[in-house]
Amino acid sequence: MKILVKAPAKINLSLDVLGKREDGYHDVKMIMTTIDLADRIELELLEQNRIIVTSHNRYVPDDQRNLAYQAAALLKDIYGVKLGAQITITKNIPVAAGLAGGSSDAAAVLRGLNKLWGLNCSIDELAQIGAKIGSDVSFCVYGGTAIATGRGEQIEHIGSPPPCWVILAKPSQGVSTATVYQNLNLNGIEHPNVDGMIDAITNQDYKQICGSLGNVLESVTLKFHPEVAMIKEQMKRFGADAVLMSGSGPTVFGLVKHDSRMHRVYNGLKGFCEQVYAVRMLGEREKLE
Ligand SMILES: C[C@](O)(CO)[C@H](O)COP(=O)(O)OP(=O)(O)OC[C@H]1O[C@@H](n2ccc(N)nc2=O)[C@H](O)[C@@H]1O
Ligand SMILES: Nc1ncnc2c1ncn2[C@@H]1O[C@H](COP(=O)(O)OP(=O)(O)OP(=O)(O)O)[C@@H](O)[C@H]1O
Repeated sequence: MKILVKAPAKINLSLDVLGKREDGYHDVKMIMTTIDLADRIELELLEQNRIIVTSHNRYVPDDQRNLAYQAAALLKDIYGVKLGAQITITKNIPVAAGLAGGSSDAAAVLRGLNKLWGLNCSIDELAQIGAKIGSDVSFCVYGGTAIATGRGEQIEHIGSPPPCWVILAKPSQGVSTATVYQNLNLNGIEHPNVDGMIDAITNQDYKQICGSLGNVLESVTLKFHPEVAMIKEQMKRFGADAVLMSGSGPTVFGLVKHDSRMHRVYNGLKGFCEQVYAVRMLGEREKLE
């Protein structure tokens, strides 16, 4: 038996860091939403008790280091599953990009194997299991649009933002999330207005969404990767309504309301950056469950 599961990327419309915790993580408050750029995961039931991962991508490990492998191993361990799975990942989300590609693969494996192995776990149970793999995995289990707090694993769903285009541009270098958090200096940084973003989404106010975008991690990544600041400038110049770096970076996204403007920003950026995408926000949760 085989099933296909979609693993969409996320962007952070707002990302604030409130403080450093005893366990080495940081307390965050962020608004996350899924976008229509997704990896495709094929899951095949194996009668033998083993997990095999294949991704055909030289930046992605095909062993225990793969977050999709870790998701399957954790489910097996918790529920004493004696069956196995062949996991084939078609990578479309850029790697180490701030788009939660690995986390979304892990989340998709949790949702898919729950069905394939007949575990009958609730989506909330899967999200709790996901948190053991990584801070972004819980959100990715649900998808949609949410406020994420704690170290990112506490999820409160909110309505979707009004429809618009999201143009993504990924500079060639990847970024390590751990290094970005390590280099964050919380003194004297400007905090984004996360509650303003929540109001803007609730009011379906596109202009207010554009005005409320903010990410404290830009203060670190832009310092070490000046090309990120350059791409932000280019995106604004080509006419994006608002621009921000997603997560720990280095991917920059721009919001655009109108189709004609979307083509202009997309084509303009193609001259500067190899990996450029124009996608829609997915917003709704139902599409994943
Ligand atoms: C930047 C974001 O992607 C925004 O959504 C997330 O905060 C990071 O989520 P993630 O990649 O799933 O992160 P994890 O795999 O849990 O952690 C990677 C490393 O990032 C740091 N980390 C992560 C999350 C957090 N709230 N505080 C942290 O300090 C820790 O050093 C950790 O060792
Ligand atoms: N399934 C996977 N897909 C991509 N990378 C993976 C996967 N499993 C493990 N990795 C490893 O994780 C690292 C980070 O990859 P990923 O694409 O998840 O980063 P990210 O988008 O910056 O994550 P986040 O936004 O959650 O911080 C990669 O360098 C890779 O070695």
